[in-house]
Amino acid sequence: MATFTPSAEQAQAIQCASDMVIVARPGSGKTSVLSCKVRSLVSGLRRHQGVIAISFTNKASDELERRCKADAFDVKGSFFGTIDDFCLREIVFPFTRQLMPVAAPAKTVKVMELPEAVRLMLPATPIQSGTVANTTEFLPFLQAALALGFVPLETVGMLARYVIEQSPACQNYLVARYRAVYIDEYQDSGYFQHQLFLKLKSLGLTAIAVGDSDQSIYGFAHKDSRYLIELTVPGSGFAHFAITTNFRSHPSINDFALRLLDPNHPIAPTSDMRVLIKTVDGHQGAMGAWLDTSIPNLMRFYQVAAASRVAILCRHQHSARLIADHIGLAHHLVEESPFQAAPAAEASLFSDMLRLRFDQQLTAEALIERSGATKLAANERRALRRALLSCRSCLDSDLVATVLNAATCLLGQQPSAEGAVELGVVCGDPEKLRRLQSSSFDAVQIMTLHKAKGLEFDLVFHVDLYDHVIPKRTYPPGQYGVFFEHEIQCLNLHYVGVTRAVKACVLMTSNFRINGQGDVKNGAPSQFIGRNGANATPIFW
Ligand SMILES: Nc1ncnc2c1ncn2[C@@H]1O[C@H](COP(=O)(O)OP(=O)(O)OP(=O)(O)O)[C@@H](O)[C@H]1O
Repeated sequence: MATFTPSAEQAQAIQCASDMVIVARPGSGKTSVLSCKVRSLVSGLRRHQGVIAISFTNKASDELERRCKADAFDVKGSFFGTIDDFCLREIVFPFTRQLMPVAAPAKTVKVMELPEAVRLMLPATPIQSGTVANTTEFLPFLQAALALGFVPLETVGMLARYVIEQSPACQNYLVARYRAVYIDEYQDSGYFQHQLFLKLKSLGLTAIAVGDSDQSIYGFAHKDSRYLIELTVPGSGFAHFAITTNFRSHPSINDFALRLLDPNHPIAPTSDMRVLIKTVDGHQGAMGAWLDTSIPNLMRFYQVAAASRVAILCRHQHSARLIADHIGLAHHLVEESPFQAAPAAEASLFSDMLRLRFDQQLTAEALIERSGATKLAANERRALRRALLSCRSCLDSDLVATVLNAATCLLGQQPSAEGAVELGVVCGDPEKLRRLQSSSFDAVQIMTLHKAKGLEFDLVFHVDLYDHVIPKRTYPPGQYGVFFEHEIQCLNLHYVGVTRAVKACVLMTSNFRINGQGDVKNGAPSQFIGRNGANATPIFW
């Protein structure tokens, strides 16, 4: 924190004490600005008070918390976590029982994991079309689930918004405990997250939203940048700030990225263009071979100190897997969870405990915080910490039993039989286990563009830039011509990919591609290549 000297734009956003929305371009220092704001507000609060700081992922939340706590700064009673964590821990679990019977201990499950009799009570209105106005249609379903101790994951936002509206005790608690609410990545907010944010503002908390509609990439999950845009409209009740300077990327990368979005963005002439393009002969397999020799060369040329500062970003997981299979350099493939059958809450708990074994940065304390088990006596907390840390230190042969024991301590009950069986399968399969290992070793990172959100790398290889892939074509019945599916979301993904790069970004295509079904197709270049005259320098070697 001591080394952060805010720019004029950043300083204005830090100083503003009212409800506000900050539109922040990639690399513009929003995490630095947010941590300054949290620290300045928290210093004036009492010990039990704090702020609510919501991030999009646990990883982003851990980073914000780490920066806020730098130099042993006391964040007092502040909450750091995702929106679902907040809704569950601070609203749903403590206050729902005042409104309807909830069997203890309550746990989260996916709708499809609920007993059929409960699922049949879902109204005709799909959950994703739920609103504050039609929440009553969902109440019989919610009551039936809660009576059995189940909180349906897909309805957490709806339930939290309902509870906060109906429970004066919940409102009083939130107002007494929290002075402000910050939500990051607001462009990927859903309807109920937006409603909850507005409700907290109406209760008197200072409300601060940060986001960038050009980085909206979760439209497929019913997230919508219009909620961010609504806050920027005059009369919305939010002061509007923009932080625009990209401190992360080389100027030629920044110009290139902005030109993709805006045909009028001027590109400064340069003899040092850091966006390059390579077309490989062959398919993704040949790309792997090309990367084997090119990555070390480019690392030397751009003075990249560690392989972990290099990323290969793909549109789809199958492409990431193909490249990983064909690359000889030490690499870490970021994969989907290996748990498919265990109930969602157990899958996430088991994953966290296994990550604790492999990731020395992760702490038992972070897992206790994340689980919401915060009101523990000192001896209970010590015992829980010990049980969790055994997952790190136990022998491989004791891993399943140790994780089950730690999960039982944290859940307050034994995990399900299905969960226990799948845990055994995952622990016995080195490939599945590897998915939970963070790269503590120095390795090139391979992941999808969605997983790269919020991250930065010195050297980025942005692959999968094919026609039919990014953007994906669609064929509306009875219409002729070229049409794209969710073209703006695809463009945003491309923009997110390019702006992850600090020193250089290599766009990649190949003249053949293997699709998700394993078929070999012609690999024509993406329509985004050369868009608006944003031209990359070709690599001919
Ligand atoms: N005022 C500043 N002066 C110099 N460097 C800065 C300044 N503000 C931020 N940076 C640097 O810019 C980089 C990006 O900052 P940060 O990670 O906070 O960006 P971000 O806006 O959260 O990024 P994104 O939205 O793309 O994930 C970091 O390396 C940070 O140290």
